[in-house]
Amino acid sequence: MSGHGTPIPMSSHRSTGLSGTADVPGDKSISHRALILGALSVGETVITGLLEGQDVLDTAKAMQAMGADITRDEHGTWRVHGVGVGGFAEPGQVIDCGNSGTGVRLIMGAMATCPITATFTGDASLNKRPMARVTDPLALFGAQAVGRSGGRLPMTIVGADDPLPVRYTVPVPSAQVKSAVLLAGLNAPGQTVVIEQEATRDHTERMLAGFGAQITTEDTDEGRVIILTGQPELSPQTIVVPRDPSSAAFPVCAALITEGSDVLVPNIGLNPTRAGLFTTLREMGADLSYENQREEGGEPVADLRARFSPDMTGVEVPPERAASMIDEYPVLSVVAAFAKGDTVMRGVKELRVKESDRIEAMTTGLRANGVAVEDGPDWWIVTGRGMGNVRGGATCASHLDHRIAMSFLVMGLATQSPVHVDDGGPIATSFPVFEPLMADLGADIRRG
Ligand SMILES: O=C(O)C1=C[C@@H](OP(=O)(O)O)[C@@H](O)[C@H](O)C1
Ligand SMILES: C=C(OP(=O)(O)O)C(=O)O
Repeated sequence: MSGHGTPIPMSSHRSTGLSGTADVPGDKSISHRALILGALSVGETVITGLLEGQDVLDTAKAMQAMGADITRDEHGTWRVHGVGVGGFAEPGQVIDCGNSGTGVRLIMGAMATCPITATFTGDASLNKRPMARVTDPLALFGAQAVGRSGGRLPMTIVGADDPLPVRYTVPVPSAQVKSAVLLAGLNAPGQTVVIEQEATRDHTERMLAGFGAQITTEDTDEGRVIILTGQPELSPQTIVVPRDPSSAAFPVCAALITEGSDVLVPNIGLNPTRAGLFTTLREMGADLSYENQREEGGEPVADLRARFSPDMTGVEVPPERAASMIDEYPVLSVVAAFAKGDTVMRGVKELRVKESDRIEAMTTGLRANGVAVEDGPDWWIVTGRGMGNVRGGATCASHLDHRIAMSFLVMGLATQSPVHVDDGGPIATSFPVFEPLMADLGADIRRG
């Protein structure tokens, strides 16, 4: 979905007593990977609970353009008939990944060791984001990339005819880079080794093993060492996509800051590579409990119960936790505004290269709504005003960034005056049912 439709101005208004159950949609990271690995296996992969947000729909279209047969039935079950490792067809059109960094980076990796050429583009946000972090390691496999200056989309990748396996230490904490290298390694002979100094979400490794690839992970002095044996035949799988902790963050945080609230968000994955926000909120004194803790599909899962928490205090978030909550800092900065004292976030420079510069976008909007914030290249401090003391009243720019839009809409539920967002359209990329879900809980979020 290149470009973006007419802006959808939205506003949120002081709400109390949010209650009920929030059934958030499927995990975005796992949904992308299910479609891509389904497309690389031989036979039929069946996926239920797939996130039907625009980012994931764009990945499905890309996989179809590269030869996979993908259908969805009226119950929302997706079926993917794959082409096999190395079997991608050359797409006849430009691949448009819309707003999705995960989509474009993983697909570039997956096609880079196939003998095809593909051109990628995205919306105004994606076309600003850095791609050299992916094309640098893909060049080691023998793929060539030509894009706009600064390694930006639109970009053409010429896949390697005769790929070499690679040993690569990921220079930034990024699951997208790690995954692009592993997916490229699938069609390289021999062993591809990826080393990450900071552990990032491990859905690619887990799912590759599930599809039958030979893959090992070991924590060593060098970091986390992942070894993948190339050119496996991947066997199709039945995948039940768990619900997205990054989406759960919004109803959870809304309940914590609105008086009288008590909300249940069931079936949320608490994989340690994703659960950093919930740990942090509990350290701040949030009334957030894990109910019915269990294992599902090899992942720790719980029902989250969040209640109004008037006495939260600011904390220092350890930098080594950043990767496990990287997409949740915007909404954490909102909760921090209602806590007492400073919330200090360090080691967060990756936030500057997401759909927007998230530190800049949140800092500007928080200040406009009466909250004191300071920031530097890789740090960020929000000075909380305490519950009930945040003014609100400003219009915030969402910068084509779903998480910025949802974070400010959550904030306006507890400010003295309503908070406006210039464009809620991007919310559909990751959380298409955000508006009805929040309305069902009793949140007063409006269009206009
Ligand atoms: O691999 C993934 O599915 C993702 C990895 C993270 O990005 P980085 O790898 O750039 O940190 C995250 O921000 C994104 O929403 C999803
Ligand atoms: C950063 C995000 O996504 P992506 O990188 O896939 O665009 C996100 O969903 O917050």
